[in-house]
Amino acid sequence: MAKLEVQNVSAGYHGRSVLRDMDLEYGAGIHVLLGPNGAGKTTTFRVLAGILAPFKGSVLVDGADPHIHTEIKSLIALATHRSALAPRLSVVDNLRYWARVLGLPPGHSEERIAEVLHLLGLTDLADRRIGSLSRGQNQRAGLAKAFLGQPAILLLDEPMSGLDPSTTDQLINHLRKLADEGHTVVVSTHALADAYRFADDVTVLQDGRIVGRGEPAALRTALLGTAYRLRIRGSGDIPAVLDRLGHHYEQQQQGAVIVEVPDEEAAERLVADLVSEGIGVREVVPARNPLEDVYQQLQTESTASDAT
Ligand SMILES: Nc1ncnc2c1ncn2[C@@H]1O[C@H](COP(=O)(O)OP(=O)(O)OP(=O)(O)O)[C@@H](O)[C@H]1O
Repeated sequence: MAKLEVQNVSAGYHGRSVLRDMDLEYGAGIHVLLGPNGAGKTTTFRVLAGILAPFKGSVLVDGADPHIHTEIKSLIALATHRSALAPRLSVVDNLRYWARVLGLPPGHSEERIAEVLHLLGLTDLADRRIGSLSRGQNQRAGLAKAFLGQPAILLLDEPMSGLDPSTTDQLINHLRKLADEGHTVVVSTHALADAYRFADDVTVLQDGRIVGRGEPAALRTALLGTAYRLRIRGSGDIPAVLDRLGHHYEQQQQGAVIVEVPDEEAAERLVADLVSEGIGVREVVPARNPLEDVYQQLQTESTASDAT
């Protein structure tokens, strides 16, 4: 098993940050990175794969930085919609080329190539040039390349887009098998249904920040949660009082804190408690759950893609 760690990473393009203060830790399993268009999923993968160097923070694979120890990159395979396969070569010749690059033993590589072709339903298309394939077929060829060297860490950027239902089922079964064998599989998607269907855990990304992480069931509760989120500002040491009262809170800029309470009655009780502890409460306003915003965006995107 390979462990992938992201510590306090900010990264982006031309000096502009797309990802901000990202912390992640992935081990064996299927991890879903969920986020609407432009949230930063592909950028995250480029950083994880060692293609894009972060502005700050570090990415560690089994404790080593792939930007420094470049040999570690061989533990990682990245598949995106741009498959990086040669358009004039056939599917099988592309895979032969990559088998050599990856150093697969010559005696074993033809057998392995046949396996991945079969897995992705590409056996009958093996001699077709990449440039002549449909988008979905191209996507499958890119996945075949990613699976070829049996990497410890697989980063799959929207792998289901363009796949038909039976290939999708086959792919999910294969990912589950790999995860059970100890591989670290990270799958990005903007489809909530994917997250519920096969994720061991889900990380929700919006505007380059992680806004939620958990098991799919816990995420569903958080997305549809009924808790009241209050933003409170006032004079006095509010965090110290909240600690004393046993409330969890998030500290925000300008001295504001966010507290979650189960219902309106609890909200009123909290304000009364703060006042009786000597806090001069100046502002109590409902705070949106950031996950609710993401949820609405994802719903809108999936409705739009269903209509096309
Ligand atoms: N090469 C690049 N140069 C400059 N900006 C970029 C580049 N690639 C991505 N971006 C910007 O970074 C932000 C995040 O993009 P990214 O592709 O990582 O998002 P995403 O979550 O993968 O989106 P999608 O679901 O649409 O593929 C976007 O605002 C995008 O415009």
